[in-house]
This record gives sequence, C-alpha cells and structure tokens, in this order.
Amino acid sequence: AEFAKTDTINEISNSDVKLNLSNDASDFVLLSEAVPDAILEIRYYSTYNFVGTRIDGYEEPVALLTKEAATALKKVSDDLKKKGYRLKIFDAYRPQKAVNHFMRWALDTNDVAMKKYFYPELEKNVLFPQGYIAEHSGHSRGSTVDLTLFDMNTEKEVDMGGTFDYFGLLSHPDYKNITKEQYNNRMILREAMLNNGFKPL
Ligand SMILES: C[C@@H](N)C(=O)N[C@H](C)C(=O)O
Repeated sequence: AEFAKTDTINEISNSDVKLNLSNDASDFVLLSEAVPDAILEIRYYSTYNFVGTRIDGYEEPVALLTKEAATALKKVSDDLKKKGYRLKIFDAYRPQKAVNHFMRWALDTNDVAMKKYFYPELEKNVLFPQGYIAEHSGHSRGSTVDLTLFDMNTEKEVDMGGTFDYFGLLSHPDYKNITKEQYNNRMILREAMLNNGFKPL
C-alpha cells in the first residue's frame, strides 16, 4: 500500500538527501530512529524489485521521510502495535536519480527480467502511463511511504491479497476479488494511516 502525508510542505525533488543527518540542514529523519518499531525491507536497495537490480541513489538500506511524515507514521505504528502489528517499510524517500533509473528501465523493452513477478499482465511501457510508477513522485518529496503490516503473533507479513509493487488490478484499492479477511487486513492499515493524516494514492 502506498500513502502520502497530506500537508507536507517540503519540496526537495531534485536533490539527494545526505545520509549523514547530523550535518544536514534538511528536515528529513531516519525512520529507524523516528519509528524504531518499523521493520525495514528497502527493496530498491536490493535486487528483489521490479527492475531486478539495485536502484540508483539507494546507497544504504535506509528509509528517510520528512520529520512531519515520520512523526505521523510513529503514531500509526503506535496505534497498530496495540493490535499486535508492526509496520514493514518497503520505500520512503526516493531520490530523483532513482526515478530517472525507473524511466530509463521503462524504455528498455528488452529487459523483462522481473516481469513474471511484478507485472505479468502488463507490458512495461504502460507502467508509467497507467500510474503504477510516477515521473514526479511524492516519494521524492519525502512525504510518501510504501508499506504493509507485519503480524507479531504469526511473525509473518499480513495477507493483503497482493504483494509490494505488483503492478496490476490486484493492487488497486477497489479490487474486489480478494477474501473478506484480505479486505479487512487492507482496511486495518488504511484506517490507521487515514486516522493519522495520510491519504492513499
Ligand atoms: C513504484 C511504486 N512503488 C510507486 O511508488 N509508485 C508511485 C505511483 C510513485 O512512483 O510515486
């Protein structure tokens, strides 16, 4: 699921954030510090993503958000912790370099290495036009986060009836062909995010 903080005012879409925050005048914070209960699985730092390689600009497996978005996410995390869940974060701040990498990848029609996992029903040239990937992403403002729920009882990701960055109908919020339980799980995350000022994308 992807959520953006609604009232964020920071705009830094064309510059990379320094990872050494002690020397950084920007208003960005590390999620590992701001939301210590969150589990980080920074997919664009790994090769397990729709491109199949580490994405440009992801030099460390860290997640950054604006202070405002991170503060709101801490509240989400605290709310959900009471219900036995933790947040699992796949992506937060995304450098423009990374978006440029996605755009370059989308133009290379020969490279379909990860198609069967991430976009089996679609041709890669529709992923930008259909809005699955954005050229001007809220992620590059540090106000948007891709995340799911982790169940502390089962010690597994919660079943949402889909997976991170599955580009297809299954990932649409109004997709009907999922079980009641999967739908309810989606709603638990959605409600917690909406209650704390995020809006779904
Ligand atoms: C690529 C996917 N994780 C994502 O973040 N999509 C939105 C639309 C974006 O690129 O901002």
